Amino acid sequence: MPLLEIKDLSIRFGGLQAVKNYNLTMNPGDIRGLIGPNGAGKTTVFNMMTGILTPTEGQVLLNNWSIEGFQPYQIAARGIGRTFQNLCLWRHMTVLEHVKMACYSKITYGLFGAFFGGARRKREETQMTNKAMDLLALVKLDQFADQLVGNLPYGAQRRMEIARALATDPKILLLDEPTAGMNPEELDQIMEIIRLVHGEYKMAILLIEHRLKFVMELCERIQALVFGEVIAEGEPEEIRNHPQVIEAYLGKEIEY
Ligand SMILES: Nc1ncnc2c1ncn2[C@@H]1O[C@H](COP(=O)(O)OP(=O)(O)OP(=O)(O)O)[C@@H](O)[C@H]1O
Repeated sequence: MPLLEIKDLSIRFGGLQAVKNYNLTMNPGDIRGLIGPNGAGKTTVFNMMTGILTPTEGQVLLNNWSIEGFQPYQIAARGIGRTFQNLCLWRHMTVLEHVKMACYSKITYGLFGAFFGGARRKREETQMTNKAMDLLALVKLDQFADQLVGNLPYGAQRRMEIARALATDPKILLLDEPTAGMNPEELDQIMEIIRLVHGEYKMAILLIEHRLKFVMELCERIQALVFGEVIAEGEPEEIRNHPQVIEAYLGKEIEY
């Protein structure tokens, strides 16, 4: 049984067919890329996979469990974690608080325990702090744990978002343009972190990315989406030389 199976996923917004018959199968440890020009439907695919949008047709199965009818937080708790293209951060919280907050989806002590829980609550709080600090170390932000999120440079905020997504213990991690707005130094850092997450956690990762060099270096297989439809799928080399992909990127040689 695959970890993730997406079957003929489609969505319409009024007269616009934003995604049509999208299919994907992933197994634990796979690292895949989804590319395509602006407005191709990439984020819409992520939004359907995480319960933010309801598909017009099709199915998303996680370990054979259909996400249909479930809320985004329930889908996240079952194992689909994500980051967003535009950062969704609480700028006045500290870095550690941010990541810990995502860990709370895993607590077992409940509301009564929060007030009267004593030893169990304390134990779980310590575990959560340790877990959040480990994740911050992974994304090289442990030394900034007590800083306000709003004071971090942009690249660091994006790395923190990855730590936050990992705090829910996802089985598959969806990264929506993790390199957006980054300078070359930050790019190297985020590449290393994604490699680490993939290598160390054996995490399945699906990556939306505009920077083709980045996605081609990282991913084993890539899908190219144009006007909501997959026009090419294969290993980076096949995608790089695919005539329709080249054409979709302004009809020019693809810039790497
Ligand atoms: N909630 C919505 N309601 C109406 N139209 C939408 C909605 N979400 C997305 N769209 C439209 O669907 C199309 C696909 O958008 P989407 O954001 O998925 O593209 P994308 O490939 O992620 O683009 P980009 O790289 O620019 O982020 C666009 O034409 C967009 O305007």
